Amino acid sequence: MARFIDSPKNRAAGTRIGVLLVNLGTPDAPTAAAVKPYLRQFLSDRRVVELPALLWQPILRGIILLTRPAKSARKYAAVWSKDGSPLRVWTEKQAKLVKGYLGERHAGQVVVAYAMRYGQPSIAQAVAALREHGSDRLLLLPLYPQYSASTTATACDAVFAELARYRDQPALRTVRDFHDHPGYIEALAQRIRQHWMVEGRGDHLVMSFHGIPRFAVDKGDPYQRQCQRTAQLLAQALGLADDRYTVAFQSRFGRAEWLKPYTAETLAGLGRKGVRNVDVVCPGFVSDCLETLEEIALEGKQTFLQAGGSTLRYIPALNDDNRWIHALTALIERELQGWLTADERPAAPSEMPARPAS
Ligand SMILES: C=CC1=C(C)c2cc3[nH]c(cc4nc(cc5[nH]c(cc1n2)c(C)c5CCC(=O)O)C(CCC(=O)O)=C4C)c(C)c3C=C
Ligand SMILES: [Fe+2]
Ligand SMILES: [Fe+2]
Repeated sequence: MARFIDSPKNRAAGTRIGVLLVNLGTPDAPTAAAVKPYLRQFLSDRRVVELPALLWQPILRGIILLTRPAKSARKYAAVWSKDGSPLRVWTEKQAKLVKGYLGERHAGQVVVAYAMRYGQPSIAQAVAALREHGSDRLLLLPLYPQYSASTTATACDAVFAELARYRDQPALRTVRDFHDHPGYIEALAQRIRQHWMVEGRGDHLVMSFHGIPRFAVDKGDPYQRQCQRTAQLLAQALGLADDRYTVAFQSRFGRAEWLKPYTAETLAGLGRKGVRNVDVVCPGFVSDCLETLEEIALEGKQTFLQAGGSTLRYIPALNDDNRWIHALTALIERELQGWLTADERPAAPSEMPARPAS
């Protein structure tokens, strides 16, 4: 096998910018057979489970991959849509919409692709497609508002590793995080206001972020600090007093201590305290997925009701929200500014553009 991926001799020299949106990944089907290889790849990532491979791999390949795929598959089945896994469906839609906006402003200069860190479409496929389209510059945007080594860094690692296989590498920029980006915060705030207008407003708002192990933060991961900052900015935008909302962390995995308070315990505590109506938003997920639709909207609701609560309303993720897509486009445009040649620069950005056909 050739040492490097070479460019075909007759390929035109690249002069385009490739934008690569990367999300976490999801199984191809809601079955144990499809969940197993996805979990094997995900949980073998040393950025995700920081145990020595000699210790962890026998546990993973033994008890975890024997039991968890079937359990997880049942959960996936409860939220699977006719078009597939919600995470993949929304990520694909976001990429399409961003492509529409950027395509209009940059007349073919910018190409957009999306990939999953685990599963399909793979980072290798997306990088190859962008290179085929002549991208000599690559902007990598992991779709995680808050930086964490277990998400953002591993997405970057995987793209860097893929590029290491190329003879003719593109230039590279990465977006590290956007936890305090005004467009992202305002899109979230507006999503919540709209939900309150249509569904009514609960007595308390829980902002639930995915957890990570406590030790990762102690060793310097900025994730918790960024989650707290997002929550503070969101509360400010909504004019929420401190006693009207709680920040919590969901999805604990394994035996180690994770960031606290845990979302399930928070919901149970609110129910026991006599809070009747709770709204839950998950600002760390820009796309609805298993963690929001199953763990919060289904399981979290049960937990809250069993503890004495009356209603739990889950506020959907940003998904294809117009303000969010505009914020995402603005985030990309900001990075492109430093990169575009004078010839490639479009006219001054307009106000929120009309939504292109998807
Ligand atoms: C938003 C950020 C995320 C962080 C941080 C994160 C850390 C993290 N996750 C696990 C273990 C699992 N996560 C699983 C699903 C999952 N996780 C995220 C996001 C973050 N994870 C998403 C978007 C999803 C959903 C994918 C989907 O298909 O919808 C799963 C798989 C499902 C299950 O079996 O529970 C596991 C396992 C660890 C260990 C970790 C931090 C170190
Ligand atoms: Fe996770
Ligand atoms: Fe989970």
